Amino acid sequence: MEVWRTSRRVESGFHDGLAYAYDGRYLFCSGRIRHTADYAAATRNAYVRAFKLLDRLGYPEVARVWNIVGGITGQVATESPADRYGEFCQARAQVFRQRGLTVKDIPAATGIGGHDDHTTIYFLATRSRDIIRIENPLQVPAYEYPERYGPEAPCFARATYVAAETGSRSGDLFISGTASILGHLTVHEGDVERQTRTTLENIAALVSGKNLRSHGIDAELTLRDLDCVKVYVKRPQDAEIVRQICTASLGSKSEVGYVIADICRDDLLVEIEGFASISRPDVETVN
Ligand SMILES: C=C(O[C@@H]1C=C(C(=O)O)C=C[C@H]1O)C(=O)O
Repeated sequence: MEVWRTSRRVESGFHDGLAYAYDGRYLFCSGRIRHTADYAAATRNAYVRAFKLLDRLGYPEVARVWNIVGGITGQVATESPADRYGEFCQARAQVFRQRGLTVKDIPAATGIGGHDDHTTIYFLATRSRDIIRIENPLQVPAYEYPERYGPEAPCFARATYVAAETGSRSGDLFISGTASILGHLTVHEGDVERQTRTTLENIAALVSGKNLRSHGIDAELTLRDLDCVKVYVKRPQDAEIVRQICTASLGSKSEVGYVIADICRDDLLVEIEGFASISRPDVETVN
């Protein structure tokens, strides 16, 4: 379950099969897609309903999405060559295109295995128009993955930064689910320790001062600044070693949750996502 807390006043409700809550800055909404015969249509339908809700409530910019997909690497239909994740990516891309979203507008995301016959979606949207999409210097943008990974590339940014207010230098950084992928290739197949280290190195490169500055964000972070971290581990027997490696790299005060889940590619054993709050003085002091 995704849980996001706020100190602001919250309004909540249900609309068109979606649950939502908003606080004036962010809107959080969630819905479940049953795995019926036409999975792609059901996915498109849920995404369209979510976008309509965002528009209706006045939070049109999607910053972060989680997609928890039951049987993510399983086959959907015998006649379809794509696995469920492939079908999911196709449906999502179609809805994004219909909405006119380009690669400059896509959210940070996680697309991970679930434990039942549903896909659960969570959207975190904002009123702020001040969102920066961030890519990883060590990875090909997911939306440019070659076709061998599926009929339609996954539409997500490696991270998004939402400025606290227009013009403010502080804000929230949402880091997408990240795995042991360099370029577009899975590396260290079968080796969970090296996959975990590569995943952490990928995130470190993503949040490094050099990368953030190249996206126009004057901040510098390390793995120790991450919070609300989720570590998805495919095989229960790997959880302990993954936990040891993560504990050594992440901050001692960071909240870290470990989840057993399938990852979107069969050869990935671990995936990590996180969040960081960036606070910088809005006015420079001049002596
Ligand atoms: C692990 C990767 O992709 C995963 C799938 C995502 C999606 O399709 O929304 C987003 C991030 C990851 O959870 C990757 O491509 O690096």
